Amino acid sequence: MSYLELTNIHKSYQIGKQKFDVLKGINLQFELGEFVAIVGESGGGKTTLVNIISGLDHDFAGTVRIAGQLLDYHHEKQLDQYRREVIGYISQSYNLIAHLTVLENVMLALDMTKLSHGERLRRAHELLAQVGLTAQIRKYPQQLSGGQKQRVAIARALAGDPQILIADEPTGALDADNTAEVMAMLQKIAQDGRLVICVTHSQRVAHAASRIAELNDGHIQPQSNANGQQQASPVSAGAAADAGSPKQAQPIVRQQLPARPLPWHVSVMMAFKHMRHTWTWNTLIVIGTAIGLFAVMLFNGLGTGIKGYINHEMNALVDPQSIMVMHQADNAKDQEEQAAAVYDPAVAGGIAARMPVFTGPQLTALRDLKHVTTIEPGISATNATIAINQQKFAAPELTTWTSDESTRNLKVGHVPGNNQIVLDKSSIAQKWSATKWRQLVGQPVSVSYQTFNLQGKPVTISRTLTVAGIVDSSSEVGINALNYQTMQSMRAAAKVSTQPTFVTARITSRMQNQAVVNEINHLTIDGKRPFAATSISATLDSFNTYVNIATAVLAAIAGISLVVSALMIIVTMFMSVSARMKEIGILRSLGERRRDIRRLFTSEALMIGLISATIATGLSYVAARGLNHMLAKLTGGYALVQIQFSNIVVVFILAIVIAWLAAILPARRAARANPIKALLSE
Ligand SMILES: Nc1ncnc2c1ncn2[C@@H]1O[C@H](COP(=O)(O)OP(=O)(O)OP(=O)(O)O)[C@@H](O)[C@H]1O
Repeated sequence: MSYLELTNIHKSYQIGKQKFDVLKGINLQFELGEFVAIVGESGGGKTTLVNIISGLDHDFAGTVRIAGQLLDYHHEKQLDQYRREVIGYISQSYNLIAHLTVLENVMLALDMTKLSHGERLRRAHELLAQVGLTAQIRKYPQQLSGGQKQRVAIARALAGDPQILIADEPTGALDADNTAEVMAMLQKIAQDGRLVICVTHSQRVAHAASRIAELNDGHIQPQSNANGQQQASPVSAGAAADAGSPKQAQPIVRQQLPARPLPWHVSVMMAFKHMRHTWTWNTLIVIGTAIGLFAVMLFNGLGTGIKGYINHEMNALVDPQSIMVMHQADNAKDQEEQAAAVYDPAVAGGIAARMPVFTGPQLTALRDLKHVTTIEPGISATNATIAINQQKFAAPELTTWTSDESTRNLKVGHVPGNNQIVLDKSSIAQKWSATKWRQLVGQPVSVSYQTFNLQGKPVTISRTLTVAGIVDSSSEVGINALNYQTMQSMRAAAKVSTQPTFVTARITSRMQNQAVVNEINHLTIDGKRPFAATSISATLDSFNTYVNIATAVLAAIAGISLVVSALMIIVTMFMSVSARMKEIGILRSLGERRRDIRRLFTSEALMIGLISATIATGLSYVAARGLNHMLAKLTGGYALVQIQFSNIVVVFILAIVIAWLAAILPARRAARANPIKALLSE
């Protein structure tokens, strides 16, 4: 049993409908320690044969046995392992990876061994020292001479301590001196107990071999030793194969390095090195992707900020911890009028007196509700007249001041005490005097309005009150307010009902707002639902919904640019795969699996995604700061763009998903590339 046995190898190429037979039944046997030169006419099938031996080509008929074991060429994992552990491969075109240094090229093969990092590094240095390249280890391949490149290739081929070294025209591109050096190295490698198979056209190289196999017209010619003498038949053609035994080189038991598949982090590092090598190209893609991600992040941040701002403003105007409760109208006509009043309080003057009032038991029912801490009664009237000196002003709404009313709106003065009033800034005070309106505080004003008394007769209620303050309310009709006691006492004097027309219920927490509103609206007393409460949180909810929709629409528009980014990554990846075909072939010949190749390209795309997301985050922060600074005057210092941690997480996930999706097809193409064709590409 020979170490390597080829039996009845047939190989043909199909071109169109025509079949070309290249290898027509090759039987060859090799031993460890041999240096076999394969010579023959150009196009005779030498490269085809060594591609089969090196496990790059699996599309042939016949068998290959290694140490007596049949090699299953259709078992991809086994073939990868065979290339990784048994084969070292060098070629005329050196097959070095351009973006890796001399040392990194050698380390690449060592990364598929189980040696520790230190041991791998030491071995790489040793191998490079053996081929005389200690001074060149930091150089890139394009900085080396042809002879130096071939020596790097030899060092790399030996890195995994392979049993078989295949050299396809190793000296084809070298001058006589370099040829002699390389041959000496190959001889030494064979003497060390490896099988060296060398394809050559050079007689000089062939004579350096211990045995020559001549391949012509798809057949091995009767063999000769290196000195041209006929040999028994260690290398034979067709059926004659078994006629004799090969020159029995002493099988040398050699210690093999324990091998392993390429760890994922090595692929990732390699992807990183490639990115660094082609940074100009990648920078453009990164910028394009980052802009798309930045837009998504900024719009989301803006949405969050606007929602926050609306909530903040609304909460400043209306306390979400208090709920305004109105009384439902008792009959259809009143209901109609009350409905109209909601839309235009200015026309509701006539119905004020008929507004249903809260009875004692109803107030108790409200006070007893869960989560309600206190209730505060209020009375409102419409179409009042406020006379300042001789000047009369219309006050569409005259109401009682409730304790939850924000004092923030008080531009001057304080909340009204007994027989005091706060006046609306724009509809009364500034109309009185655009410049001196603040001076109204402390002045007497005459307040009057018409309503119906308990007998249903129209009466006029009036009193002179002192201005306690000026309020700038958000209400379009303006608010003029007095305290509850004053309102009651004015009405009592005119024999008008002093019962509340609205109630403000204070609740334990703003979180309960919606629940308590629902409860009040569904409260049934004497078979009726007397109350109508409106929830600030419901209003906020609908505002927030609008903002959410607007944000989603803007983010979706920004998302379209992400589709463009994804397409850019796909195109770049495809171009990268095409440009790196040779590299793919080299990596496969070194024993990398398809999945290692796929991972290499996927990692590169993911890196583009991650770098883009990082840049987008930085850009968004800068833009947010700038915008917030610019808008600070408008918003009173409130940050309108709020980029939250969740926005960043979403953008990173988005970037990873886009990059990963964009990498699927190109990475697949790379992984499926035919290693032989890949090696031939430039
Ligand atoms: N992929 C292919 N498709 C079709 N024909 C091919 C292919 N690869 C090689 N051949 C043909 O197979 C024959 C053997 O090619 P091969 O490269 O093995 O020859 P060779 O002996 O190494 O030649 P040379 O010494 O010129 O390098 C040639 O006729 C070549 O044209």
